[in-house]
Amino acid sequence: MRIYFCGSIRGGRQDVSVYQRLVRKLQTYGTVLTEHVSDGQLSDTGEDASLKGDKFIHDRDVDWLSSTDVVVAEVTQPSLGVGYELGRAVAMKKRILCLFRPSSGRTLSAMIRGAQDELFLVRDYEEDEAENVLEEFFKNLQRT
Ligand SMILES: O=c1[nH]c(=O)n([C@H]2C[C@H](O)[C@@H](COP(=O)(O)O)O2)cc1CO
Repeated sequence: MRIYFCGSIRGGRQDVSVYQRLVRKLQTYGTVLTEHVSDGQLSDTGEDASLKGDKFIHDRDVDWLSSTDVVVAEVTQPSLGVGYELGRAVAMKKRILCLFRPSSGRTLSAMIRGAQDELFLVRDYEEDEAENVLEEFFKNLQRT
């Protein structure tokens, strides 16, 4: 199974420890194409754009998105890049899980919460439920 994980990079790295927890669990289900999103060394300047270039990053990520089986996004920390990835993934008819922590005190964008349908699921959770929420999602995926 190919899994595309979305999390904020230039939008702010406050939640990187949550991303690490989610990616560790996701790796028990398959290959996480975007493992670097959970890298504790990666700052909010992002991958080294002077080496790779933003166009390289964009085109590589869109290719990964088209080849993925499922998209899992942690959407608590708002990120333009994550919003863009989700929009592209919807257009590609990918199966999507968005994870939001209400305890952050934020209100999730209507363009994410309101996008829910049979392929696009938004799940509110607490950090200590991270593994259980993924277990539930992948168990239901096997049934479909
Ligand atoms: O260096 C990067 N590498 C990369 O893969 N991304 C992708 C993956 C993340 O899910 C998303 C983060 O977007 P943003 O940087 O706007 O928060 O974009 C984004 C950046 C920097 O914008």
